[in-house]
Amino acid sequence: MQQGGQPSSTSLRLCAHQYVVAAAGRTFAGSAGPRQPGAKKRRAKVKSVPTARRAAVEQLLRVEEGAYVASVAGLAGGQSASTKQHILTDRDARLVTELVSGCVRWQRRLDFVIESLTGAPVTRLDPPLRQLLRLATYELLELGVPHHVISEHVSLAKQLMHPGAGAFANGVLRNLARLMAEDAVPRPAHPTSATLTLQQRADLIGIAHSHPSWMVQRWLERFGEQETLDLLRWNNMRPAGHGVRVAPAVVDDALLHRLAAEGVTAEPSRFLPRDFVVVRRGLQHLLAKGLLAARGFQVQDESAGLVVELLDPQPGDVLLDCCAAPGGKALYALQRLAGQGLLLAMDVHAGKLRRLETAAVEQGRAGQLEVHTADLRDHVNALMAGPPAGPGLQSCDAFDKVLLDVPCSGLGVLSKRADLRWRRSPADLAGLRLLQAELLEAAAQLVRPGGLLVYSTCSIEPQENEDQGIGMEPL
Ligand SMILES: C[S@@+](CC[C@H](N)C(=O)[O-])C[C@H]1O[C@@H](n2cnc3c(N)ncnc32)[C@H](O)[C@@H]1O
Repeated sequence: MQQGGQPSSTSLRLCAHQYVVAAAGRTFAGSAGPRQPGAKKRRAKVKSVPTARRAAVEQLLRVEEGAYVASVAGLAGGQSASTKQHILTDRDARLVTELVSGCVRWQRRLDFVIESLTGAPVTRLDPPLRQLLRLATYELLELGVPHHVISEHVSLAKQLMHPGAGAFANGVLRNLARLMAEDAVPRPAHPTSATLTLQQRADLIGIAHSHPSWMVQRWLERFGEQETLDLLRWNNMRPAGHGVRVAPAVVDDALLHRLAAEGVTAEPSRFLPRDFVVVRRGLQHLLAKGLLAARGFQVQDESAGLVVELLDPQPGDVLLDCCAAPGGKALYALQRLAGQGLLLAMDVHAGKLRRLETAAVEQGRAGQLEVHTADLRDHVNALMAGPPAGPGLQSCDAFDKVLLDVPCSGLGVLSKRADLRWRRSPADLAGLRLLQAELLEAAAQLVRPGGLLVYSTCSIEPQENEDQGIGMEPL
């Protein structure tokens, strides 16, 4: 790699941080009830009955309106407004998370079943009825709830909407129960016929495994059918646990016993056994009681920790985290500096950088942190044009180690982010690829000769990973 016209031995570590936490398998659920043309859109009116099922429908409606599953399911920290409103028990909160994640993950397949039963697109249903039918289909088909529970779904449809919606839900769900008993639930055709085009195979597999066709087609071309099916099944598994970084505490028997006494099942991380635990059970409880924040612990995937492990911060290092917000990796890197050295955290997002600053103060790490709100590309351009007028980088080639954790498609973490598959499009990939290339070019200017640049994504797409490193010297 050339830096400022000088040949350099800068090392590049490419790292797609996904596939670290193993997960347990599962399958799916569904909905229907065509809205009459011209009928007024009704919105769910919340009355009484603070059940997990009702909370799940409300949260599914929020996801439909654009909220992230992680935020409505409470995994982003604390219970969501809706679950707080209903004062759900920890057990119910866990159930809501399971129901919401499952319905979103299996949405395409659920909709296929519902549309087969109703003969109409789910988009013609009022949103509360659509989400209720998805939920009920998920519970019946995937979770295997007994068929008498259908009467509870029907009551909920009446409460949320009107008696007609209840009658409609009853008809659809009783029909589904009958087909289940006859082992005749509608399924997409098997994609074996040699006459099928790639697009047609992608459609059938996409319905059966509930992924967008464009993603399936992309992977069929790259991996072939068997590996693609393995990948889709992996994406449909629920995470078997959640990583929690406990550093600067150390994972030892005493810590595990303290967690167990609070009803939390956790074990040391396979990959970072000193600093991370994997919580199998009880995360909602820790979040709801504020116990993580109180101890300086943070929900953080082990794979994110491994990126910092690759960066290998040593006391005295001068580090740059180019895309630092919201700051999970920066906080871990600060801990590894152990009070000696400096980390400059840059990001375009000022608000999210402030959260990092606050957390660093709370954890007693503020002395090693500088933050700088900037577009990395503009900043490097300005730096190349002349000496900096304000805070931030003082020169090119200034940093021992640079972390570039770029914005990416997230296609390597679909099992952990149930809604992401429906949010992404091929156009996103093209735009991200260009942005990543520009950021990589800029970040490379800032590493001292002989220093280290770690580039990381949560994607498995070569365009976002190894193809970006062309022309750089791999480790
Ligand atoms: C994957 S996230 C980084 C996550 C972060 N490293 C962490 O561990 O919490 C990507 C970040 O890149 C930032 N970003 C996007 N474009 C940027 C740019 N041109 N310059 C600097 N930061 C940028 C986004 O605001 C976002 O916070």
